[in-house]
Amino acid sequence: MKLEITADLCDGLDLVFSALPHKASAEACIPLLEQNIKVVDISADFRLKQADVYTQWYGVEHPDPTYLEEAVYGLTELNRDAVSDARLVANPGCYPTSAILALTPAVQNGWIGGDIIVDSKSGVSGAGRSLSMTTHFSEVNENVMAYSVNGHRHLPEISQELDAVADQPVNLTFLTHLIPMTRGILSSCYAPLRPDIAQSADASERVRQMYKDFYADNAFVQVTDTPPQTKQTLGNNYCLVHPVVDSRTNRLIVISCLDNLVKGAAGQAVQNMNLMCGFPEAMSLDALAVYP
Ligand SMILES: NC(=O)C1=CN([C@@H]2O[C@H](COP(=O)(O)OP(=O)(O)OC[C@H]3O[C@@H](n4cnc5c(N)ncnc54)[C@H](OP(=O)(O)O)[C@@H]3O)[C@@H](O)[C@H]2O)C=CC1
Ligand SMILES: CC(=O)N[C@@H](CCC(=O)OP(=O)(O)O)C(=O)O
Repeated sequence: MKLEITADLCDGLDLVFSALPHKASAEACIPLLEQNIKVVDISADFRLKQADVYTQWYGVEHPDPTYLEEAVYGLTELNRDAVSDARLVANPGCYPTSAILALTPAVQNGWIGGDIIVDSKSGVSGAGRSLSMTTHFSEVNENVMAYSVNGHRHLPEISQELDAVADQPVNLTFLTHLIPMTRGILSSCYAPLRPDIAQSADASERVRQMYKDFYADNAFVQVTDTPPQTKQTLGNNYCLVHPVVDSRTNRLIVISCLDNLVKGAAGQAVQNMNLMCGFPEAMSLDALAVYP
């Protein structure tokens, strides 16, 4: 059933979260924006800055591209000030949150360049509740599969954000896998590292310290000393990031993980709402992981 946004629905609203499918979400958000109601959109409708790129990857015309420029990409840690002032926040995709948080410190510092590979694994809830042959229990259980091998729709989103940080186009390969797990994303990222850094004494320690400094004031991004596991983020709003140097190949490896439904979606949406409404950023987001 199509959701009609009528004036009486909007009375007294400060902010609306939209978690509708792509296109339906923009169609629902635009009447709210026209009434100056703040919106956090959890779909992909306002994440890409260029309408033609949106059409290329989502296969539909954008309902109103004039909002694309205004929308703030809601990766809170990287865009905190802009989110605080925003009327429209495009909440990032679950895969892009894990990849962009893993790579931004090294890209921004100019420490990595050349071919970047992001290899991600997701639990099944990332696909939503609709049934398909690939998300049916008997298909997913005891199975691992790569999908969207010719290009996942989150690739332009990750590229857009890393290009902006690098101030030039990055060369990105992004590959997704479905694994027999309910929640969670684990991304393994690989990139050529500047040889002087890769060959320096205690290279991993040096890179890890740079990451720790970068995220020092960001409670929800933790730079870990050992490779993180999805269970450590189950049900919480953390993204765990572990950079390590392979000095043999002069390559940076960054492992990151998060809960696709929390830091990858609803948790980050609440984090953004807190800023947009002037609340403490971590309000209601202090849950610990359900562990083990
Ligand atoms: N799952 C994840 O990990 C993440 C999801 N997202 C995005 O968040 C949004 C929601 O995802 P998710 O909850 O997983 O998806 P689901 O498919 O599980 O849920 C979508 C919901 O939207 C409803 N719906 C569909 N079309 C319309 C419409 N035209 N008007 C009103 N309601 C409609 C559906 O109703 P009904 O059940 O009746 O069909 C359903 O309740 C999507 O845009 C998704 O891409 C973002 C980040 C991560
Ligand atoms: C496992 C799985 O199918 N994952 C989804 C991505 C998760 C998601 O919902 O992406 P948005 O944030 O862009 O909506 C997919 O690959 O399409």
